[in-house]
Amino acid sequence: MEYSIIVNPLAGSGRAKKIWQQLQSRLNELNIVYQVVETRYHGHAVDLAERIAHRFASAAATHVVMVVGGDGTLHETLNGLIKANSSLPLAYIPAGSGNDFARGYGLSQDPMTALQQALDAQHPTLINVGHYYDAIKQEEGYFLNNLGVGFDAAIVSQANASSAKKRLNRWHLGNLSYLSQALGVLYNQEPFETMVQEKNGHHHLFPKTFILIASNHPYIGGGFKIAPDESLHSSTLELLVVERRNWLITFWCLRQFARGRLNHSRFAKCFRASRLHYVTTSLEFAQTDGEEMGSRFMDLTLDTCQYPFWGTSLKEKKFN
Ligand SMILES: Nc1ncnc2c1ncn2[C@@H]1O[C@H](COP(=O)(O)OP(=O)(O)OP(=O)(O)O)[C@@H](O)[C@H]1O
Repeated sequence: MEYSIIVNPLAGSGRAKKIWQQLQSRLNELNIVYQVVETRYHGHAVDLAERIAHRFASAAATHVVMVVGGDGTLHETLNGLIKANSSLPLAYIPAGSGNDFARGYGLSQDPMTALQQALDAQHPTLINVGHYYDAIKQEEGYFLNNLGVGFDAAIVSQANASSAKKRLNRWHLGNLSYLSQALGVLYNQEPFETMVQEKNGHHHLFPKTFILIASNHPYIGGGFKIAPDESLHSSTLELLVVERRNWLITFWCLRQFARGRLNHSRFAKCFRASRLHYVTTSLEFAQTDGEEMGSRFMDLTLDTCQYPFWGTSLKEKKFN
């Protein structure tokens, strides 16, 4: 196998740069054939992946696109590959701060072990990725982890905008800024109205939505289990809706979230389906795989499609 490697040197508050140096030594030791390119700006991995897809279009059996970075770089690379109609398998070495996809798939958090998992693979494993279409912006895209509107997205947006994050990043403490932003968002965020339409035509109205997250596998926010029953190997997505009631219930919900039990709480409503349709009626922040989608109204239809992944899984159950 040959590898095209996309490295985001800034991922994990700069940790990825050092991780890449270690990986590079190992690849050289093993005489693995690879070419590497570093991302230089936000969104660059989309363009790089598209270019790689076109260059190696006829080499899907012998060429792998490997990402060294966080969930955001992986997200961009996947979207670039799909945009280019590629079927080049995707491999991933977690070097970000959250690394939720690695947890969902069963990749080690240790980059050298994750590299070995990629090198050990004998064939691609088909995973399900989420696909969204927003009828308001007439925009579509793909996600590996989740798509959130409201609480989680406001945290991502505010943490990215805050100068505290940049300062904390210098000390490799970027995650602390998420915590402080979470408290701010909790205090300031107004509830919003959501309408979920089920396949059978049933409508559910949630006038005071607070959390609205569609998940493709269990993890969010660096290891919190938000959708414990979801899997990258099932064609379903799970939409979790939590309404804001009083402070006591809100803190109870956050406690259940931290314990991975929110989806079983009586204060949460879960929809699990291969196709989801929901609408929000006010301007709300949205995020997908931790990447900001901006503040917007949304009329979302979600489903899944398959993409080949390259790497053995630490999870016992083998799917392919
Ligand atoms: N050279 C660069 N300069 C500025 N931003 C960049 C650069 N390269 C990549 N990015 C952006 O950095 C953002 C964060 O990357 P990524 O998600 O991979 O790391 P992370 O946030 O540390 O990890 P995680 O998402 O797992 O917490 C992405 O939006 C990506 O587009």
